[in-house]
Formats: sequence, structure tokens, C-alpha cells
Amino acid sequence: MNVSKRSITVKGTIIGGGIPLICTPLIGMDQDQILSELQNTLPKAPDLIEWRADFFSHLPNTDAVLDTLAGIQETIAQTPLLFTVRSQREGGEPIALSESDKLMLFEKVCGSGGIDLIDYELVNEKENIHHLSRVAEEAGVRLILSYHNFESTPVSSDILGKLLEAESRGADIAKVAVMPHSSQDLLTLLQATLTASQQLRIPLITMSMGGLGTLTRLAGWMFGSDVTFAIGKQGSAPGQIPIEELREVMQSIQQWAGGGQT
Ligand SMILES: O=C1C[C@@](O)(C(=O)O)C[C@@H](O)[C@@H]1O
Repeated sequence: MNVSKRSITVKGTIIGGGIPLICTPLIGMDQDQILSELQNTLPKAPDLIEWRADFFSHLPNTDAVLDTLAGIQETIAQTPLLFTVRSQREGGEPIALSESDKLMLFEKVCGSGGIDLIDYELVNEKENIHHLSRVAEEAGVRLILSYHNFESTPVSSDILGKLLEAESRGADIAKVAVMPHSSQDLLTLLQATLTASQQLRIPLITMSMGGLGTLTRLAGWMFGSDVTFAIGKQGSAPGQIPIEELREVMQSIQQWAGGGQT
């Protein structure tokens, strides 16, 4: 069954509208570092900014998180902000919060009006996902449900299964990041992406990580991935490349491939 994909608009930015977007992460340990990363990154005009708050050393202090969020918001103006506390089992930094502490923090952060999107892993308890989905919806925050595999690339049907599961659990965007060990693994990820882009009714984000995965970060959009992650000042995952270089290559491909149509 071919179902046309639905785009979503966040702060005037269309995600899933055919034009691939670039997201740059902020990984500073404190507010000063984060705001300096932001000052450095904003002139490079990313479409989205992700605060990887698992790197933030004051994460257990909700007031410090909200204060930093206010500082980020003041600086980024119209650029949509994604809030992520990546779990350690899916490649994040160790944090001193239990899962319920984390969900309480998410409630505060969503309620603050300071974020536009929030990322949570699909592997989490169904009730927690359901709870966060309700909290986010009430706050007008879009939910990304994600799956990361830093070891290997699952078979295409499993990757597709993760993306479909994200949609069925209430995600506004489905995301998968996997580790390739061969060129075949890149094809596997891209095949799953193409099939998902024909079946899902929500935007999707996929990438193969590491040096070998670079091709998917540069050209995944041709197979249906709506957002790619790039380095603004510092990267947050293996294989990300600087935004300037990524944009240059993407623009060349778009120009020669006829405006980004797949
Ligand atoms: O999930 C993702 C994708 C990512 O892991 C990457 O490989 O670019 C980078 C993370 O910061 C982000 O949350």
C-alpha cells in the first residue's frame, strides 16, 4: 500500500515536505558552553537545533535546565528546538536521573513552552511512552520516537518495523540510527527508509552512523529521510560531518538531481 507522507510544521518549518532539513546538536556541559556553541552555530543557519541535555552536568537541577532553556530560546528565536536526553543504552551520556525523574523533567520542560520537539526511545516502557505522548500533545510539543543501534544494522524488515512501531505508538516523527559494517548495510538502511517513506503517515529520520554511514547523511533524503544531523560546533554521534560541507554536497545533489525529488 502506498500512502503519501504527511508533513508537520513546527514554528513555520516544514518537516517532511520534501526539502531535507539539517539539525545541529548542542552538547555543552553547562549554560556558558551551550550558549557559546549556539553563537557559533546559528550563523550557519541550521533548520533545527537539538539540545542533547544528557551532556548537561546540571541535569538533576530542573531550575538550571529551565534557565538554560530560556537562554537558548532567547538566542535561537524562530529555529525549532528539539530536546533530547539520550539514554546510555542507546548511546547517550550517563546521567544521575531515574526514568521517573526523567519523565518528571520532561513534563516541566514541555510545560515551559521552551521546546518544540522532544525525543524519547521506543525501547522505553509502553506506559511511559503513552504518558509522554499525552504530556507533549497537551503542551503542543512534537514527539520523536527513536531507535539507535550502535553495534550493527538490523535487517531491513526490522528497521521498517521500528519506524512503523514509532508511528503506532503516537510519534509525530519516527527515527532510526544504526551502525553499518559494509556497503550492504547502507543499502539495507536506505531500502528500509524508502519503504517506510511509502508507508508511514508521519515524517521520518534515518541514518547509518560512523564514517561508512556518511553517504546516508548526505543523501538519505533521496530515499525519504526528512532530517539529517550535522556538526555545528561539536558532533553528538559518530560520522556526523560539519554543516557547511553537508549543505554544499546536498545542494549539489539537489541541483543535479532535479530539485530533490525522489
Ligand atoms: O538520534 C540522533 C541522531 C544521532 O545519533 C546521529 O547519528 O546523528 C545524533 C543524536 O544527537 C540524535 O539524537
